[in-house]
Amino acid sequence: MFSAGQLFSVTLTKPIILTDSPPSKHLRHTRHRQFTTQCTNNLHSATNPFDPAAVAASVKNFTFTGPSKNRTDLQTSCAIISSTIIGKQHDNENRKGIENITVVNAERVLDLELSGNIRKPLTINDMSTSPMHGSEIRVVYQGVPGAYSETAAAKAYPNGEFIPCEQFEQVFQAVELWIADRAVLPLENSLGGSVHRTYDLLLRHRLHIVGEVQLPVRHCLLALPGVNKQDLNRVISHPQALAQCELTLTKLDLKITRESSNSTAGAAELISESNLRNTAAIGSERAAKIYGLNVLVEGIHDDCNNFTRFLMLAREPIIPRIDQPFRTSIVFAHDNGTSVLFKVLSVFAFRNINLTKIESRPHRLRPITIVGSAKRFEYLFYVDFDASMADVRAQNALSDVQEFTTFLRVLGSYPVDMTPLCSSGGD
Ligand SMILES: O=C(O)C(=O)C[C@]1(C(=O)O)C=C[C@@H](O)C=C1
Repeated sequence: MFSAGQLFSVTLTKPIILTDSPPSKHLRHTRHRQFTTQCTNNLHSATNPFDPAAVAASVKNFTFTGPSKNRTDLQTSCAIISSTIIGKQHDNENRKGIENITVVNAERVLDLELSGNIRKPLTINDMSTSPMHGSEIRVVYQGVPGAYSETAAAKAYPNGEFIPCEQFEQVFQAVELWIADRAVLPLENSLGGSVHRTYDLLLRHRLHIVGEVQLPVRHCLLALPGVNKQDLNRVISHPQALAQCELTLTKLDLKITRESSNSTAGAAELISESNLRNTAAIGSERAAKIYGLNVLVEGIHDDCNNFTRFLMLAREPIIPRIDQPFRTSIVFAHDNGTSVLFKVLSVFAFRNINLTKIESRPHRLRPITIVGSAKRFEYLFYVDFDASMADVRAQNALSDVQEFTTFLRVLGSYPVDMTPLCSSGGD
């Protein structure tokens, strides 16, 4: 059984060997200086999307000057940071090899983590409280200004400073390297389903889920001023946005090919930057304003209940509470004993704990087990349930889950987003 002080003890029962220690004060300051110099020149990264004056200023600057060179610098700097880290992880893998790793038990998890593929969560011992640099919280998101992720970040942290990042992996690394204090990433959409990249990276990195935001997503068809629907032969957007508008696009009966891009706003930016008169983007009204595009068709998502659930990640977990609705996210693996999955799920049912999501992902370290001449696929199971880790029922349930599984990690226990359905817009 868990006590309040052991809330995240599932993976923390063993002594922790740090693979990377907290950055020195000097290094932290250097990283912040490099990054902020680039960010302050990048109007968009510091724009609060909920502040009309700031948005207007950024729209004006962006529309007439095109994308700032500093954004490229900033992304290059993100990429350099990533390649250094990935290089380091590969070194670790090569040195240690992954062939010895059989299971992912809380007892043996350190072996796995040292392989560089699944990292243990950061703990209070790893670093002191953030942010270190002043009052404003720096929030990193994947995409460019005008992306829904940026709106989600602003909903979660209205006074934050928002940092765009090209790749998902860089978003995690920006927080781990103290360049940002929080990361905001999409996890699932009510029409398009799960964002698998986020699930996979949650386990490979050491951050904790500290919150969630559910954002209504209103997609529009965007094109350059003067362009009509008949001029189009291509539509570009994030694959999730294309999936969420699939039926409507077909119904519109346009002679267009569909192509994916890194983000909805990135697609709008490309059209604006390259003056693409035969191409439309799927994105928000806000992205249209930022990149000087017209809204050709409004509300092209296939169902009006189009919501994306975003996670907020931090270096440290928050203290779970029981005086407000909390959700807990876990991931586990088992060695395929008889009805293990059923047993694991029933520990929640017996305690009247509502499961809200279950997702399985390939077990990348042991994708297949050979049983005789048959191949059995191996999975990691991600489960969300409606209870706080401060709730004794949840602690007992996880105690039982541990009995049946070979690996268990609590990804976070965090407040449920209770904002009324109509109170915030994704554009
Ligand atoms: O491209 C964007 O604007 C994003 O913020 C990414 C993203 C996603 O990955 O799901 C976020 C919300 C929408 O569901 C569509 C795209």
